[in-house]
Amino acid sequence: MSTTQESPRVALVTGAAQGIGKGIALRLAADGLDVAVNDIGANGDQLKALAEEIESMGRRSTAIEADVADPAAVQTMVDRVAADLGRLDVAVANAGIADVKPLLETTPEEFDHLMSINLRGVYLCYTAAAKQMIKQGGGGKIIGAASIVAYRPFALLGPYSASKWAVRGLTQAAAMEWAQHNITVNAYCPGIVGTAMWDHIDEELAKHEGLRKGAAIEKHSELIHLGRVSVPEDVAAFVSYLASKDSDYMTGQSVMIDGGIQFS
Ligand SMILES: NC(=O)C1=CN([C@@H]2O[C@H](COP(=O)(O)OP(=O)(O)OC[C@H]3O[C@@H](n4cnc5c(N)ncnc54)[C@H](O)[C@@H]3O)[C@@H](O)[C@H]2O)C=CC1
Ligand SMILES: CC(=O)C(C)=O
Repeated sequence: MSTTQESPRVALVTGAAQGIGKGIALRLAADGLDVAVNDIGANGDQLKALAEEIESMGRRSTAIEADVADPAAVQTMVDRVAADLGRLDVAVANAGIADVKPLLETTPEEFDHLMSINLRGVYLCYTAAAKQMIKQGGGGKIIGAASIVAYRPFALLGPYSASKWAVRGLTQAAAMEWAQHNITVNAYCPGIVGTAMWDHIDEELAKHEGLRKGAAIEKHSELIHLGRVSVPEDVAAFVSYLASKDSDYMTGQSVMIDGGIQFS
């Protein structure tokens, strides 16, 4: 009797050169998926090193430099995943940036730039991934980066909070439209994760609030009931579930994974 071995599922993670995206890419590889990783060209060396690390785990990988705010680049990225790894089963729209500024000092250009990555970038990745999944058949898992600020904004992170709130809405709409294709769409809402993004937020909040470096993250961390700042692996463990069959009956949800800061 001959046995046929199923080929591994294929994931794409954007903004994967560091932080939460890197943690997600490594977790999905450990789960047995082949993983394409994306980031901007400036992080190309880190991205290639990550792809090599994934390959050293016995999985296939491909490193794709692309700006998620650019529609043509996102389409080319998804086409490359399909060409290099054969298909796309799990898309994680993780790339994002944070600006710390009072609303009254934020320029329209700064607002648009942040939205072009945090909201339009997620929309472009969601739709390009969905088109590929529909074309190949068999459903899929689309996953986006929201935040606890999608439920309760942080002052001085107004446009950032609005972008994450909008990701929550987009995730619900996409879930409704693509359920007929057996594609689930969910988002993760981290709290305070000790990455380069929070180094930046801490530094900028310190300037605005007259605090020493490190004091802002300490102050916000007092809100965490589980008593410690999050690490990327906390978020990656939840994304692993969203990417797995175990979450097949869940769609349109944006779920807090924040150590107990915010309750919906
Ligand atoms: N760190 C935290 O506490 C939280 C983070 N998040 C979200 O999680 C996601 C990941 O955050 P972190 O790992 O902390 O941030 P990070 O700043 O450490 O990493 C973000 C990555 O995205 C990449 N990126 C930025 N713009 C891009 C673009 N246009 N195209 C492709 N890649 C781009 C960056 O180069 C970087 O490698 C973001 O969407 C963030 O908003 C949400 C809640 C809390
Ligand atoms: C960066 C971010 O989303 C928070 C809530 O800290």
